[in-house]
Amino acid sequence: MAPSEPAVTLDDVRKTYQLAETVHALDGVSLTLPRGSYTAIMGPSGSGKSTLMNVIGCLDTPTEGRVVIDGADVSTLSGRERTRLRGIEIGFVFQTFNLMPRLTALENVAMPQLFQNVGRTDRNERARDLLDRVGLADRADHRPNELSGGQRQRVALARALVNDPAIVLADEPSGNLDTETEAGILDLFAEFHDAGTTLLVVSHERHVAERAERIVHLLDGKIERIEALNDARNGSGPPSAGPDGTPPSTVGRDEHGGSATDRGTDQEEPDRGPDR
Ligand SMILES: Nc1ncnc2c1ncn2[C@@H]1O[C@H](COP(=O)(O)OP(=O)(O)OP(=O)(O)O)[C@@H](O)[C@H]1O
Repeated sequence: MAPSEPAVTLDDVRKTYQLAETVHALDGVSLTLPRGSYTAIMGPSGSGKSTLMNVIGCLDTPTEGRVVIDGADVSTLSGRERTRLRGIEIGFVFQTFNLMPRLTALENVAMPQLFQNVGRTDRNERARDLLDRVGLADRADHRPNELSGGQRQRVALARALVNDPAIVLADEPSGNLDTETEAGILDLFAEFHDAGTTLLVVSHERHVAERAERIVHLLDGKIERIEALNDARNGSGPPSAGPDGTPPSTVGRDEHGGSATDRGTDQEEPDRGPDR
């Protein structure tokens, strides 16, 4: 990724569903995610949060507008290039987890590294480290149906992070978790943020969103407002958002080399999480 390029740029993105009536899931969203920035998305049910994540994660294509990732207009990429981009740059934590039901927690977490030509010993070592960091070292040999909802969520998170992706998209990453586990997950995000990862986290929980540098509030498929938060990590005062909501605290971060992770729904047998 070129150092000057934002990680993600959305330019007047629209996603329309033509049913009995027209649904504008995204209705002209323009947003920039500077490299290394930490952004939360909030908004009522149906406001377009998941659609926005899916469009950025190359799992869905906009009806209109441009999505630019790593300097590349996603619409101009072939399916193969898009899969590669998703594999190299993006770690996606889905609401539905999408774990492979026949694989153990360790195998699920280790799997994305197969696409990176990482040797078996290193794969397992890295996967064990991530499982340990999400508090599941003692569940490595369990299959998804032998884990609780919150544990499955943590396996999915470990898998999304295992290849150290440049961009992490997390849809309600702490929705099922107890307070202590949630705090651990949010600390892990903070660690990745400190290391230069670009984070985009959807949450209904204000205290989760407040760990970010700014909150993008969605309403009816539009950005209602962008709320800049005080970034205590760099000791600056409350940053004021630029016209595109760019937080000044993220300018000048080092380049972050991302790598492969979650392959998305098209290559997996989803293990559905509980409905929210
Ligand atoms: N495949 C689809 N076909 C038709 N309408 C859809 C489809 N997917 C989403 N929508 C509609 O688009 C709008 C935005 O949906 P989206 O899932 O992005 O909302 P959300 O903010 O993530 O909601 P929640 O917080 O409940 O998960 C909703 O009105 C939804 O009904």
